[in-house]
Amino acid sequence: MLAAIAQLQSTKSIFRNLAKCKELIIEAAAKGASCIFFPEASDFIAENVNESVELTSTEENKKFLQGICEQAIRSKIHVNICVHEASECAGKIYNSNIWIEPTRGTIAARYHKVHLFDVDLGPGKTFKESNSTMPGTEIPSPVMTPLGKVGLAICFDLRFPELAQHLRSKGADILVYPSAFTEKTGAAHWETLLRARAIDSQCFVVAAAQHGAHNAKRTSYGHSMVIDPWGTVIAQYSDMNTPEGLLLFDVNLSIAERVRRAIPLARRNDLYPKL
Ligand SMILES: O=C(O)CNC(=O)[C@H](CS)NC(=O)CCC(=O)C(=O)O
Repeated sequence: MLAAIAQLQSTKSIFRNLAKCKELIIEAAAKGASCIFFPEASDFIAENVNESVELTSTEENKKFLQGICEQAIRSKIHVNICVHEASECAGKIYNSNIWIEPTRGTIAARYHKVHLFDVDLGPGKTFKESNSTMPGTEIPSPVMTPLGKVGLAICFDLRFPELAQHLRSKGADILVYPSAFTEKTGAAHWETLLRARAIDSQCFVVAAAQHGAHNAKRTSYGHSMVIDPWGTVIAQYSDMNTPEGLLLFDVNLSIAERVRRAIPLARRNDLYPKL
């Protein structure tokens, strides 16, 4: 089954980002993909926490998701995309990963990032996502798609193998980690973490990434990639001159079956806390 992974360089212009996403949806559908995967924060990347919260409540931001749903219907393609959404808590937002099905443009699954990126990477490189964002409190079951069952996660979640194990135990064939990794942590950890999650969950891993400078303060590592359940990188975005674009890849679930049969990873449920 053919699918597309999109790399973006989102800015704070929701209007620009929507136009780019629509263009890539049209291109993916024209190339025969059944699904397209976008990175974290496809709707916008703001300059600071306050701006993220402000932009989330704008009318333009509601139109972003609507616009993507309409394009999914028009292009007859499943869309996996990440947006900022209002939460029940005043002044705080959710970092959401959404699966849109193309028949009616409805949302088939929605996940709120559960692990927030609160880190100190040195001067000018501290992140406190929890200042603006509420952590999700649920892990939805993997969603049935033309490619297989997809488990939804986001970016920093990649560092928590238990989430991948949990999604696998619920039947996931494919794990998605739409991301906006920092340049420093990306260079050190990105590919290793993605391949480790594919190998230890025996799932495909699809990781669409933000790339390049989003504003004066924020630059992302890029390197969108897809890994098969054996740990082989089957697609990798490496065109540094064109930060935004598509890669096509094929999902063949028989690889997962073969790997799981060859190397059974039976969890010692008698020794570890229940998943
Ligand atoms: O800010 C937004 O609008 C969207 N959110 C993000 O980009 C988040 C929080 S700042 N980034 C990460 O989780 C990077 C993780 C990472 O780089 C690592 O784990 O090393």
